[in-house]
Amino acid sequence: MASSVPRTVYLGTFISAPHAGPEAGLEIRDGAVLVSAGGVIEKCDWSVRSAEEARAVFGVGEEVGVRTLGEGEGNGFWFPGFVDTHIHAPQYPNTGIFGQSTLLDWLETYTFPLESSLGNPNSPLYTSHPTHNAPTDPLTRAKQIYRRVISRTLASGTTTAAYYATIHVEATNALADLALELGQRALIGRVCMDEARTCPEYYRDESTEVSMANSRACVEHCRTLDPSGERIKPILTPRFAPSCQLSTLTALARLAKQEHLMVQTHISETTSEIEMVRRMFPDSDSYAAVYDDAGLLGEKTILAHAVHLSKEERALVRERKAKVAHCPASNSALGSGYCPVRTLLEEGIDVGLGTDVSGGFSLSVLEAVRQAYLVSRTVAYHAGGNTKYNIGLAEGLHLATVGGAKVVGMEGRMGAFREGMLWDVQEVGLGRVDGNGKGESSAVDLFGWEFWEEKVAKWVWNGDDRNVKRVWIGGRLVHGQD
Ligand SMILES: O=c1[nH]c(=O)c2nc[nH]c2[nH]1
Ligand SMILES: [Zn+2]
Repeated sequence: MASSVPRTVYLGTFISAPHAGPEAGLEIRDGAVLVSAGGVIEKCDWSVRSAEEARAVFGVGEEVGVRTLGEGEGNGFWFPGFVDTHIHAPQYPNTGIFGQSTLLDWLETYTFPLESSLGNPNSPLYTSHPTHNAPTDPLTRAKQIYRRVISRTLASGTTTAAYYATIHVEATNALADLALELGQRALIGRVCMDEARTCPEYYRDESTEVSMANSRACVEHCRTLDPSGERIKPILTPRFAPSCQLSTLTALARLAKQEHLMVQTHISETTSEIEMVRRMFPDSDSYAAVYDDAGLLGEKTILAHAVHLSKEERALVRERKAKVAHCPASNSALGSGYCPVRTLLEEGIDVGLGTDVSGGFSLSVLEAVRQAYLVSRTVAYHAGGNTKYNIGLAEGLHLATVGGAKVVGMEGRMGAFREGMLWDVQEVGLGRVDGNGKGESSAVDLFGWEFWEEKVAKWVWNGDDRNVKRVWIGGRLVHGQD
């Protein structure tokens, strides 16, 4: 989609994690970047230090504005926007509400009642929560929640999100409308679930035919909003194998092939779920094989969790070039297990990070970076203290940006400061403590002597949305003051 933003020079410190692998580290550069009116990086220069030098080097005049960062204070930097490869927009009101549940009872107790309330006026949520200070018209409610979740994720630096919506066509289309309005790149998935053995009567598609017709309606809506798919991209979304009839899985696979669509689903999150899949799909050799037998495993497929995949399943996922959304906060909160991320990466599987709101308790991808680090240390501990399993901060940031871009089909378009890449960027500001020990309202306190690597470490471990000063997507300012 053509966007009309003024051609602009950005000047200051640029930090990114463009390289894969445990040893790669951060790329930290001072200089300037020229961004086109289309929101694409035209040129980078790592020698200039002033607006005048930048204009001279880029050959532009006064008509091109220069946005300067930090003015030598050294407490702010440009960082690529985060990619959330797995988030359930309608579950946002439930963040932090999961009690002691595990996946299958969590779905029944917390998730299906909330999701159904975005389209079904008889949702059990309306009776279980009788004092209701929120809209009770389902579509109004959906718009309220969706506007908030998009605004909050933008404010946390998420420039692209792969969203699960609900089964409802109108509400799902409203999510697409709002993402376009608020400027976030979004993959929009209407959830398919039509298996009577596992889905409650108040929240399921009536049949494969209804599931397909409703999915098509949402795909068409997204394509009407953005024929290029650069901003708003439809994604077919069978919730997970146990919630779908086999006929629906195979019909979705056919549609994905015909229409070149992306697919997202969950896989191998908990051991009881795997057991259920074994019982429900006796003709398939494994959970991954269920999707493969249906024709759903391909390079445009995002698989959330992948915590308990066997070696054979990982080989199949790798062979099909399917991607994995690693959701560490969710896996820890729901007691699902520890995803062996290093093993997936070593075996050649592309991995990005997901918040998995509201199995995950935070919509911040920065929190996902922290949690990926912590989970990896537990994996290392259980491997006899083998540190090769550690996912360090730079690698976590790589997965949150470049890795995520691969997962959502935007490889090479975002995640680094390179010519030709999109200006999908967050401006990070860190707090400064003065000589009297007084500081700003910032989650991160800088005392003035920290190296850049140390500043970034403090940001990752302590930062929050107070440190996201501004966010641009495709060159358009979508969060913060101009
Ligand atoms: O983390 C998860 N969130 C969900 O909503 C869901 N549905 C099936 N499996 C799931 N896992
Ligand atoms: Zn999920």
